Amino acid sequence: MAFTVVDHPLVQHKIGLLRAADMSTKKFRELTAELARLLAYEACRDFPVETVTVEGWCGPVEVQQLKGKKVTVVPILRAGLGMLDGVLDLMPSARVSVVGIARNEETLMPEPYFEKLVGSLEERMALIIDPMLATGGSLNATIDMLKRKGCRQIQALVLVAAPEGVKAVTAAHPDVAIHAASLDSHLNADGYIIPGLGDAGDKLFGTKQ
Ligand SMILES: O=P(O)(O)OC[C@H]1O[C@H](OP(=O)(O)OP(=O)(O)O)[C@H](O)[C@@H]1O
Ligand SMILES: O=c1cc[nH]c(=O)[nH]1
Ligand SMILES: [Mg+2]
Repeated sequence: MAFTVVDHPLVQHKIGLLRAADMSTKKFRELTAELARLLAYEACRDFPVETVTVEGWCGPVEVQQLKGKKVTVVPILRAGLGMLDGVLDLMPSARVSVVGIARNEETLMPEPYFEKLVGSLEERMALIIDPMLATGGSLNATIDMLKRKGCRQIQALVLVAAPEGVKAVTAAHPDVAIHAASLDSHLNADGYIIPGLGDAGDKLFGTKQ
């Protein structure tokens, strides 16, 4: 599996817009949802399909149908919630497993505080959503959590990734595919992605000081 930047003009245009510092909470939420929808579209590319025959206007016609892929979408609280509606637009029947992880601001270590996963994870593909992949601690902790419960097919959608985080996650979990809108330059001394978006959770929830 691999780390992929979704190099689609719409994705690249929208992630560029999202970087503007003077953006309203409303606009930041809208763009995040739109980007999540586009990344989810990309993540479904390899979903299995089968050919079935339906009765068309001029007789039977062979069509392709999705072959019953079971998905659970996994938003990492808080910021992952900003991507949830966009993903569910494409997968309205998907179950949602919510994971709460706060990054300790001093140590940058992930501190899990909530876990409500759906059942039968061994039968489902998990689609983890979080706008920011910085050190990779939060994503790795979420993947560990899902694997402990038997989940074997996992993908992640992020808006912005830092090289440090990509390295940490692909080293720990080479089987997990990550789709990103951008691979940025580096982390600063406080663990923020440069150029990044700033604090995505604060921007989505309007808690920026
Ligand atoms: O790759 P990492 O170094 O773990 O950093 C990324 C994590 O940090 C942010 O969440 P934060 O802990 O700030 O929580 P929030 O969503 O409540 O703002 C972000 O949404 C990721 O979950
Ligand atoms: O740049 C970053 C890093 C972690 N969390 C964010 O919201 N932004
Ligand atoms: Mg935050």
